[in-house]
Amino acid sequence: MWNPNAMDNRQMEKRVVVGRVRPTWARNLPEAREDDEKSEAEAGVMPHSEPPSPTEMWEQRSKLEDKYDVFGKVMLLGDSGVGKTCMLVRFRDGTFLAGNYISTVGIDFRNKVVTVDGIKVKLQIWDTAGQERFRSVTHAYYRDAHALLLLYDVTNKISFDNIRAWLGEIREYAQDDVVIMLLGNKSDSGLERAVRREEGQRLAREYQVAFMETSAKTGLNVEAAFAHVARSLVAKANPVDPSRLAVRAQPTQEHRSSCPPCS
Ligand SMILES: Nc1nc2c(ncn2[C@@H]2O[C@H](COP(=O)(O)OP(=O)(O)OP(=O)(O)O)[C@@H](O)[C@H]2O)c(=O)[nH]1
Repeated sequence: MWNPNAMDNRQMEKRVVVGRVRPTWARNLPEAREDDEKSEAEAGVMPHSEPPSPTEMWEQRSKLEDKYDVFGKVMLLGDSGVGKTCMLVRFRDGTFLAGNYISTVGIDFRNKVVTVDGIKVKLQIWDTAGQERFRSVTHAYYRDAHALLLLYDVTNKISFDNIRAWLGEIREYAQDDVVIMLLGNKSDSGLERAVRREEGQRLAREYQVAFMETSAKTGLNVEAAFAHVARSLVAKANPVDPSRLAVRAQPTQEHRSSCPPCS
């Protein structure tokens, strides 16, 4: 348990900078659910000395402790209240956090290993605060992200309209090759819906990112979204040999004759 009196001023300041306050969903869960693997260094508290960074330390240690083939850092982004925390809790624990909504403070993460196509992918999933006042904190984490799940709430048109601004921030702060997926969450909401599925699809096509509608409440497409991200990370880690692509790009005569007319 954190004892603020045992820390010097510098440490306290850093905790504030990274918003090291237990997030909503961790507060709502029994202590027993706390991720055993987690240490303060892993949760975004900067060390006093320079490298290795917390992320590097975490990667090194967890590679020794458990086996996985590919590692990916995934960030959940989107306006406050779109369901980022609920998405993570649904994926990690298979439950839905109904009831009082308490906004996330700062940033925190949880780990989960998924197996896609026989390959074990360790996802380190960062839940960020959607509130504007935490933006400068979360921007600092974009650069290390391998994948971003960008959420809007299908019952909240403003959260959808803000997606373009989020994509602008991503372009500014994240790596150029980051995997991006757009998610229209709360698709269970029926009559309250304010954004049609086609609008989400169209926006995703415009920005050339993958798209799904999800529900953290029912679990719809939650596993599928993370599996898509995991698959994309595997593909990035194992780029296809260009020489093989060149061979594939030369179809045989039989293939050509059976190919339907292209429009
Ligand atoms: N009906 C429905 N409600 C949801 C769903 N996902 C989340 N909610 C509700 O939406 C509210 C906000 O959910 P959170 O997961 O805390 O939202 P957040 O994006 O993490 O919000 P911030 O922490 O402020 O950034 C809560 O009351 C949830 O119960 C969903 O899929 N369907």
